[in-house]
Amino acid sequence: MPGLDASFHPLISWFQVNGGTIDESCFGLTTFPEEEGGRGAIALKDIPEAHTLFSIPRALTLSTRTSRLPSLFGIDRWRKAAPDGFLLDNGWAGLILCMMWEEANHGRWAAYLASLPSQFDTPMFWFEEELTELKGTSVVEKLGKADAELEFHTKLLPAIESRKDLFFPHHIPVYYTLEKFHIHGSRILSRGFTVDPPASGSGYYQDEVNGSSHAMDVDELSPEGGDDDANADDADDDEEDEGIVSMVPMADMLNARYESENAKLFYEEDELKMVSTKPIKAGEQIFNTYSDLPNAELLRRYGHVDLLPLPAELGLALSGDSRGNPGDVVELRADTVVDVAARFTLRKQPDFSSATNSDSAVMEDLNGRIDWWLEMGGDDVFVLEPPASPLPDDLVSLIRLLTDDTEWQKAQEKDKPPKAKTDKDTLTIMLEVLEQRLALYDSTLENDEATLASSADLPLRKRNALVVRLGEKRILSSIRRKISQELEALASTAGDESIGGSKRRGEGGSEGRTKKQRR
Ligand SMILES: C[S@@+](CC[C@H](N)C(=O)[O-])C[C@H]1O[C@@H](n2cnc3c(N)ncnc32)[C@H](O)[C@@H]1O
Repeated sequence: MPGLDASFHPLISWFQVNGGTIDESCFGLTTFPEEEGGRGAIALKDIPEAHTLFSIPRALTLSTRTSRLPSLFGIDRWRKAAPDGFLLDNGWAGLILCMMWEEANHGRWAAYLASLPSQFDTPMFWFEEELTELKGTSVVEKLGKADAELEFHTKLLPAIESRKDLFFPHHIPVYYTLEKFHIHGSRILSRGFTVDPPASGSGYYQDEVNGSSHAMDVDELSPEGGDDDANADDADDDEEDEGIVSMVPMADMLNARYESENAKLFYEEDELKMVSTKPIKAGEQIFNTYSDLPNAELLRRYGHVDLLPLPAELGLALSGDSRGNPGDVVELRADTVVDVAARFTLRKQPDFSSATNSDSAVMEDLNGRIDWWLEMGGDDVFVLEPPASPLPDDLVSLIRLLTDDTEWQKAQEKDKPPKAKTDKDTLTIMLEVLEQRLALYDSTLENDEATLASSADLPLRKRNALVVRLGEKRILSSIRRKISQELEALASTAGDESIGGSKRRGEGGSEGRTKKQRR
């Protein structure tokens, strides 16, 4: 069993002095090997299910509702848009400013903030050269670094400069820098929770006069109301859930691993409780998992990847090191499908070899179809799962819409996209789409497998990027193999134009996942 570590004492005593309780007979903090999460929580003895490991007063969570900063700043100016205010209730900017201010002023959360990491392995902090390792994945385009920096310059700095009495000029180069902004932002991204606010809004912000942080003991949630799936994601989620993105001391010491969750955060009226959700044996790590995300998302948000044995049922063609993340998926942009559809359409034209003028006419036609698709609420990104799952219905439907003139006509007449039915053409196009998607990576599946197998001491970031790429390529290659087999079967069944005569594989089963592109 990893030993308990004295370096956690300041955090634990701060937590207890401020009203947090810990069952120290069964819950401890320790340091696991890096690949198991580094610092984390351990069971000190066998723990039964439904046991409270620790509890946190709501007032000890750190948010724009518990920090005194918004009321000192003036709620109106905090909330209102320019020119009357700084829109700090929108997104994470307000919480980041509270964290900066609390740290600068050695406020109530100083010991907690001092215990948080200041260095991250999330791609937000990678050098350009390291980021090239992620080429082909959707991680880089989702980093949002430029948008975050714009927010710092246009929102936070003007707010800071407007109140020299709150943000002392000599503090600015130390606590209110762009670097600190990214550090606090990454702390929120990797450790924040979205906590439902108390029912009563009034008196909720900290009062300048009473300064008491117990003004928020008014939550009306039932004990079952907790949902730690709401780990902070982004500003939009905050608005939709009406939850408050909050830092939750001690709860954020728990690591995560695919399908390993054994503890969960429950919200009660005046406190949050971390409760075991299954029996945990002495010496086992206590996990609180963020909804079993694919490695690309784990890396983007938390800076780590899961590397576990992959079950045969996923239908992945594995060779070499057969570990990965069973929750992996691949994002496919609709523009890849449009490119392939254009080539397919041009090839079908009788005078294809001399059809240079046809390109623009074909693209114009396809652009009209894709505009119609988007107007009908169609997605522009599809999520491909391992081949045991069907292709996303929407993707098959879009391929037919783009490449079959009869289906395009019918779709417009009925105001409805085509049915998700595969035939020789859709499968052939899908094969080409997969080739094009695979070509976005700089290395092949075989190269990546060889690198992972031969270099035990790869630098962490390089190895994590490789694991993300490899997981995606395995899915793409396995779907490609499966479709090739289906096409071969089709070729040997002369005259049969559709697989199974009607619907595609996975008929009646779960739909593939699709989503809007997040930029
Ligand atoms: C909620 S915090 C957990 C506490 C954290 N280990 C610490 O030292 O403060 C989440 C962070 O822990 C790390 N982590 C969590 N689960 C992990 C895992 N399975 N493998 C590697 N790192 C993990 C990642 O750095 C992630 O951003």
